[in-house]
Order: sequence, then structure tokens, then C-alpha cells
Amino acid sequence: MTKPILPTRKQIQQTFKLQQDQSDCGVACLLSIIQYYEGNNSLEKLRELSGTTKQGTTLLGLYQASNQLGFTSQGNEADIQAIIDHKEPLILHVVIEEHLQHYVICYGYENNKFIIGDPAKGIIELTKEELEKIWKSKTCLTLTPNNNFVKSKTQTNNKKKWFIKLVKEDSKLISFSIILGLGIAILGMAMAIFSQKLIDDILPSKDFTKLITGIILVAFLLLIRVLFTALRDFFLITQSKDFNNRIIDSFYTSLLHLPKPFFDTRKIGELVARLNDTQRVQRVISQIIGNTAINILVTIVSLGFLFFYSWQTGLIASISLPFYFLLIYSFNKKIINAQKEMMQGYAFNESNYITSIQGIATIKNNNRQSIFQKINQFIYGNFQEKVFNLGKINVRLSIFSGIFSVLFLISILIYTSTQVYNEVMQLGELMAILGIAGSLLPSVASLALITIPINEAKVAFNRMYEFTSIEEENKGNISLSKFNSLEIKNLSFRFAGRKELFKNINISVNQNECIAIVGESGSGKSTLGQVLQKFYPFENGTIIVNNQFNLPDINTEDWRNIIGIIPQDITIFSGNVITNILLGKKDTPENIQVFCEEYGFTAFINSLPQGFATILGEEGINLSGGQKQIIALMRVLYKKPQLVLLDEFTSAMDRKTEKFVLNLLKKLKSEITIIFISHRLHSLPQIADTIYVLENGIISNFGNHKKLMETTNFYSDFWKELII
Ligand SMILES: Nc1ncnc2c1ncn2[C@@H]1O[C@H](COP(=O)(O)OP(=O)(O)OP(=O)(O)O)[C@@H](O)[C@H]1O
Repeated sequence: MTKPILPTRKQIQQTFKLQQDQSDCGVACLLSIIQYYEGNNSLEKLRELSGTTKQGTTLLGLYQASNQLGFTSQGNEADIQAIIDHKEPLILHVVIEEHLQHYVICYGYENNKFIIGDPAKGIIELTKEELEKIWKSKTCLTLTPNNNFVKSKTQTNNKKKWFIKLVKEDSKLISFSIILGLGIAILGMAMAIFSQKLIDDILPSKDFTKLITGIILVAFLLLIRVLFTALRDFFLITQSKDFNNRIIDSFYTSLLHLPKPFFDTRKIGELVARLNDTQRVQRVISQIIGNTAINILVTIVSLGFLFFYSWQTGLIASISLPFYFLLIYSFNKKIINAQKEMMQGYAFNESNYITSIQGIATIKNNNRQSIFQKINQFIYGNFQEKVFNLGKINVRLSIFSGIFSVLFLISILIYTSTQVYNEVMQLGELMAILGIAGSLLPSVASLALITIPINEAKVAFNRMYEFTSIEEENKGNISLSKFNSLEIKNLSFRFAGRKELFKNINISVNQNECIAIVGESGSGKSTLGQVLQKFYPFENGTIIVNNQFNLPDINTEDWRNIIGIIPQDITIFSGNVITNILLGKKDTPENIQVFCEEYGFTAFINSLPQGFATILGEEGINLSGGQKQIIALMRVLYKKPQLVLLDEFTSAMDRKTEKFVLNLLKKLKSEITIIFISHRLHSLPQIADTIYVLENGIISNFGNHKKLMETTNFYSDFWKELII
């Protein structure tokens, strides 16, 4: 499985992957090494496995991910000589521009230079001194593929299959559009040919009938061309609509089924930007169907006509057009890079805009409007600078191509006019040749630039594919409808790339019991709650349900029907109170009214301006924290769960509401098992049968109020401080 001692440049170039944004450098390095060993994966998957966040990846995260992917890897402290002696690619942790943490790959040492794969720049060479300057940490990750490493050629095939599946339904529309495009191209020549006939034959012959017939014929052909163009455009917009609907549906559906950790590591702006990617892919499809086919044909037919009228002009065109093509083509790379930077600038600007709107209260409260305005000026200015850079390249391109066009047309003009002057060529032929030569250049230019939109679409397509190729969350296959007990045994958990959050935790709860998990902020209580919702897989230990099933094996949908959650951050959707309780489920208003009366929520509903019809969320009134918690309680109880998990519930309620809620929960204890997660401890003695104290990553104590008060711990400290 191991490669030859020093990889060739070609191998490196072919397998090296650039980062898609700043936080991706670590995973881009890992992906490059995977591809170097002929494996395959996606940046998205690697982000997930390595716990990459908006800030980037830790070396520990890269280590954990690479071990899961079939590498024997090791984090080391090393010196320059050690990496010269190490004959396999390795990842170095470096610091660039004095403070930016970054990862690069060292592929080897050759001719006194290190071959470095820098995900921000590409393949570069560094001298010992240059590398030492940035490799200050002296830490690196060595990776050797072991027997678990899977070589895979399947991903490219899967990508192709996915793409074909997406466009397959449009194949008829696409074929019609191409055929119409060909018709349009051929009819486009009609005017040039007619003008030649008009000047050379019809007008000199003074044949009026011929003139009228000719005009009618050309008018007819031009009208057919208009019809063809309209039809083709209609097919294109139809295809565009169908394709976008299909692709967005597939994208959104995959998004909803992605595992929770996926959402922890993404910025909203980035997710929104990916929705726009679909349009980019579609635009290029339209462009290829709409223009490229026509341009190819226009070029061939025009050249044919030029040869037909005068083989010499055909020859001039055939010799000079490849140069024209190459001249324009040479701009491709610059334009693609400038476009990439512009797209990044755009995504960054969008993220910044969304974050400032979300944090508007904090900005105002801290009087930081002017600072945020300056940040925005900087970010937006940077984006505009990138747009400007792209514009500059385009201006340069149009100057060069303009000069070339002038030279080309003038040389054709000189040649043909000399021919007319010497009476070898007729005037009409000159006109036709000039007309055809003029239409040839834009077609060739557009063909030379086709890689730009294709590349843009490829980037967009890959980014979308990465989303849709992530495995859905674990579904589990044991169905369950009745909850009896939950037992957490020796459970350990860490977020990918982080140190262990808790270890060897033992907690149990039976039907109709109420337990509480208490502990300091950040001790991992909410995370434990999320593990219980099957949001995160755990590292070691077991969670047994009903004394027989492993939680990961239980059907996720069944389990989430059994467990009801009130999270710390409650989401209120746009809509009225009823839609917020039902969350899309169908029910009659009478039933909801009965439900509210049964649980005693009627007074709360009546206190809202329009009762049940009160519009909440972005389009409606803002609820207080306590009111949101009541809505969340209604939402949970309406679901009729058998186990509820209440995370810092009642924290925002006034004493009266809290009392009402606690009394309600006490009554419900006979029907529902309750897990409280809290650091508000004063209400717990009334309701919790057992209290577990989570401290320093372990359950340091557990028992009822009386038992816990006998020792010194987080819980008893709280009560003792109250008494003092
Ligand atoms: N997705 C994540 N990736 C990495 N670390 C995370 C993630 N979510 C939470 N953490 C970290 O895990 C730790 C535990 O967080 P958690 O929310 O579980 O604490 P908590 O005990 O519920 O705190 P609080 O009482 O303040 O709600 C924190 O240090 C937090 O920064």
C-alpha cells in the first residue's frame, strides 16, 4: 500500500486539494493525503470526523479522523532533520503571517528544498530556513495507511451518477434545445449569404421579382430564427425551473436528515451560500446547452463559408483563430482564481451580515454600532475589491481580444478589398466574408472562456455533492413503543477533536421516576441530554433502554416519539400559537382547546393578545423567555411523550409560573418519566427522586436531597450557602 519513496510532482499535483475556506486547511491536508494514497473522501465528512469548527481543526482532531479512516497516525514533536528522514507525506502545524494557525503537507525533501502542499496556495517549495520560520510549533502528524484504508474509485462514479440522475429527467428538453440551437446557428448565416447574393446578383440584374422573392425568403428565414430562439429559450427556462426545483428539494431533504454534529460546525451564511450553488450549476447547464453548441457550430459553418467564398481568407482565419483562442484561454486561470476569491468574499460578507442581524441586541446594548459598521465596511470593501480585481482582468482581456479582432478583421479587409480591387472577388462576397468573419470571433472567444463557468459550476457542484453525500444520521432498527427504563452505564463522551467531556457516567431512571442531573456550567449536562436524544454518538459505555436494547440500535423516529425535550434555546417558528404547538401535525381547534384545559394552560393562552391566533416568531410578537418555555412545555406535552428531558427548564419563569409548572409536573409524574437538567437547584427537593451531581467529568455524587446534604458537593454547597 505504501508509495515510492519520493512522490512525483504529477502524483502530488493530481491528488492535492485546496481549502474551500480558512477553517478547512487541516482537513484539506488530510484529504490530499487520502487521495495521494488513492483513497477518496469529502471535506464535509472529514470536518465532521475531525470536529472542525469555524475556528479550524486541532491536531488531535486530525489524528482521530485519520485513525478512523484507516491510517496509523501519530502526533509528534520533531525537528527539520526528522522530517527530511521521514520518507512519507506528513502534516505540519505552522504559523503564517506571524499569528495565523495553519496546516501544510510536507511531501519530501529534494534538491535542498521541501516540497510543501499549502492548502491556501498550492504546491510550493521552501528552503530549510523558510520552513523553520513558519514551523515554530515543531509538531507534525505522521500518517501511514494500514489494512483498514480503503482505496476507492467509487466516489467519482457516484458523483457522475448523481449528476446524471439530476439532469436525466431533462434529457428531452436538453436535446430539443440543442437541435433548435443548431437551427438558429445555420439560419444566422442567412443574412450574410443574402447580402452577397443581393449585391452581386440581384441588384446588378435589376430583376424586381427576384429581389422581392429574395427579401421574402430572407425575412421568412429570419422569422423562423426568431421562433426557434423563442422556443429554445422557453425550453431552457422550463428546464431551469424543473432542475432547480429538483435539486433544491434533494438538497433540502438531505439537509434535514443530516446528523446534528454537521450543523454545529457550519455558519448559517455558508449554508445559505450553498443554496445559491444550485443556481450556478443550472446556469452553466443552460449556458452549455444554449450557447456552446451554437458557438461550435457557428465556428465550423463560418469557417466552411469562408473557405467557400475564398480559400485564402479561410486559411487566414484557420491560422489566426487558434492564436486568438490561446490568447483568451491564457486568461482562464486568472479569471477562475479571481472568481474564487470573489465567491469567498461574498460568502464571508453574507455570514457577517447574518451574524450582525442575529446579534443586533448585543451590538446596540454595547453601543458597538460604529465598530460593526467599520467591520462591515472592511468586509464588504474587501468583497468589492475582489469584484474590482475580476473586473480589471476582464478589462485587460477585452483590450487584448479587441486589438486582436481589429488586426484580424483589418487583415481580412485588406486582403479582400485588394481582391475586389483586382476584380478577382465580387463586392458582395467581400461583404459576406466580413460579416462572417465578424461573427466568428465572439463564438471563438466564448468557446475559449467556457472552462470558467464550467469550473465555477464544478466547484459549486462539488460543494453541493459533499452535502448530499454525507451519511444520514443513524436510523436504528429496533422498534419501540413503550418506555420502561433507561440505564446509562460507564458512559464516556468527547466532541470530535476535543478532550473527554465526561467519563464512566452511571445514571438510571425508571418509569414514573424523576431524576435531576446538576452541575456547573459547561460540565456537559446539556451534551448528555443531546446524547440521550441520539444527536451524538458516544465513545465508550452503553445506554440500555427497557433493560434490553442499546439506545443506538433503537429506531430513531420511535425513540424521538417517546422522548420529549425542552431545550435551553427554544425555537419559536413563524406562525400562530397553534402551529407552534402542533408543528405541522393536523388536529382540530377543539382538541387543542381540550388539551389546554386538561393541563391548565387556558389562562396563559388567554393572556396572549389574540389567544390561540396570536402570531409568534419573526412575523409576530416577541415572547418573553418564560412565555417561550410555556409554549415549549405545551409543545412537548401535546406530543404525549413517555420520557421528558427538561434542560434548564423554569429558568426564565417567575415564581408563580414556576410553581404552576412544578405542580403540573408533579401530577404528570404518574404518567411520564422526567429528567431535569439544571443548575437552579431550589426546586429540586420537591420533585426529584434522585439527584446526580456531574462534576469534573464524572458523577461525583448521587442520591436524594437528604443523602446529598450529608457530604460536601456542588449540590450541598448551594444549600449551605443559602442558609448562611
Ligand atoms: N458542538 C460542540 N463541539 C465542541 N464542543 C462543544 C459543542 N457543544 C458544546 N461544547 C462544549 O462542551 C462543554 C459542555 O457544554 P454543555 O452545554 O453540555 O454544558 P452544560 O453543563 O449544559 O452547561 P450549562 O449549565 O451552562 O448549560 C462546553 O465546554 C462546550 O463549550
